[in-house]
Amino acid sequence: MTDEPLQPGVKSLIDSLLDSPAPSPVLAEVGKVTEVGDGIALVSGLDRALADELLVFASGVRGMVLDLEPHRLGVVLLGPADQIAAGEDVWRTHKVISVPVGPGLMGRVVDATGQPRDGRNRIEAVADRPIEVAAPGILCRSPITRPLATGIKAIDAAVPVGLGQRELIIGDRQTGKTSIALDTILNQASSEILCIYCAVGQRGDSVARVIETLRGSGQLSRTIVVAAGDEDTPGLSFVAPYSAMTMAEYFADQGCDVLVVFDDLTHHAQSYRELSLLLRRPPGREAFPGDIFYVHARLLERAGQFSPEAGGGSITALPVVETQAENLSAYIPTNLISITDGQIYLSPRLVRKNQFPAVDLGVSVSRVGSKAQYRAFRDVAGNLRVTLSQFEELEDFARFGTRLDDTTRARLVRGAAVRAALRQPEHAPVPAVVQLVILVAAMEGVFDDLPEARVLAAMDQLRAAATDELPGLAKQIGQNQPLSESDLSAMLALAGKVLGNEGGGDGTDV
Ligand SMILES: Nc1ncnc2c1ncn2[C@@H]1O[C@H](COP(=O)(O)OP(=O)(O)OP(=O)(O)O)[C@@H](O)[C@H]1O
Repeated sequence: MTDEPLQPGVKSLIDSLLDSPAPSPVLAEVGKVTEVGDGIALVSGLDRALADELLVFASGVRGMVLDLEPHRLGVVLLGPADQIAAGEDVWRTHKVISVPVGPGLMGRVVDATGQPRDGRNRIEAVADRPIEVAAPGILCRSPITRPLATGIKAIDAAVPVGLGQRELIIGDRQTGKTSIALDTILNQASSEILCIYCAVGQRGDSVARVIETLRGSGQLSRTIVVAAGDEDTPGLSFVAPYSAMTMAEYFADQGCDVLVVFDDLTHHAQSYRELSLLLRRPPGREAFPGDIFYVHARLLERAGQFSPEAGGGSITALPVVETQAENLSAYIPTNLISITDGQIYLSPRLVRKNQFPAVDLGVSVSRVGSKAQYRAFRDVAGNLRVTLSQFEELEDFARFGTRLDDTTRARLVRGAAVRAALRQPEHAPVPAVVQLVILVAAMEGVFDDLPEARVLAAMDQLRAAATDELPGLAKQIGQNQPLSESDLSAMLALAGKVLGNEGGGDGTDV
């Protein structure tokens, strides 16, 4: 403790943090920086500081208390370390780190502390909320029964996601993980679901590309982008997912459905490892600290479908994790696989075959989503996985030039057609009714023996035709009704008609 007066800049910063005009005497609680590292500082003289408390350095940089040790605090810096010097004063704020929440954040790009990053005016917040809160208990939760439409055929049909679910997107680098998450956000344009995209440790250009895509589609106005890029301090990367979750919780408390994407938690774990090693915590497996599981579990436990008494809202979490050389059993991927309710695995093998989206249905699973899936999908795509896995097995076998009987050949043809039907360009989510027409056509053999280019062209045409010619069906699917025989034949007839036109034929039904 010292009697030196507070510097004016620091005083006003502390005042604004405390929202009170006059500094209280406790603010005189001041410590000294004993050591500064890359992204951390060690502070002495603040023995009464609390875990997660926000501290303010004389240079104006802020920090969060991570380690409480006798006579020494380990502080994570939320600003540049090069502005801090050993011996500098540090003040307590008596507040845990909080972010602004409220509808004013919609359409904005903010940093991990909720400050604008888009060059626009300050955020009109309803309140400030601490970024760390305990996850809601079991009595505040309800079963997951409503589907979250991703607009991606392979996912909606075979790995369905429900509102309130935590579904991991996992795969090697450049397998299309961000595209899957982004397409899911784009597909919410026609729904009431609010979206949050939290970029952790991503390159600036890839975050800019995501923002541009959201802006171009008009979906940015219903999305909050929380960006902690690779140029930010590891402290900001560590805090960003908790901030995004806190913003989501505000809307869920109002009864809204919120989708949060964490892109990606590999970088998040690496930032935490960096901070922990600098703070000289004992390293564990792969040099990660022992509590890395808890770091991710306490974040993802905050997602869920909440009971009507707790507001009735939901938070669906789509965390992304990167694997190396398809190693699903590495430390962070296995942790996240066990925390989440399923995973969408993107395979580099499929990427090499240019099969996008590269969802490997053999390894992907959704543990609760099938209960939320529309009945129509269950009726049509119930054996999609089996058809595809049998096909892939046979395809490998047929590569040896073996002579095949007619049944096997027919299976190969059908499998190839179904796989072609699951192809989809990025940023082009497909409505449920169009997905169903395509799947029915592929599973019933309408696309058999057609060249892939023709299937792709036919799928484009089906998009327009299905919306115009099957107007009642979309409503029926939305009401979770099963498909009748006449619905199925109408869908098949439409697919046949489109193929007839597309091939320049007479439009005869199949
Ligand atoms: N459905 C698709 N159709 C065609 N190309 C696609 C599709 N999805 C993704 N791609 C392409 O694959 C590449 C990787 O996509 P993306 O950046 O989404 O992958 P990622 O796994 O998130 O990458 P990173 O490892 O860099 O995070 C991009 O060039 C993208 O254009």
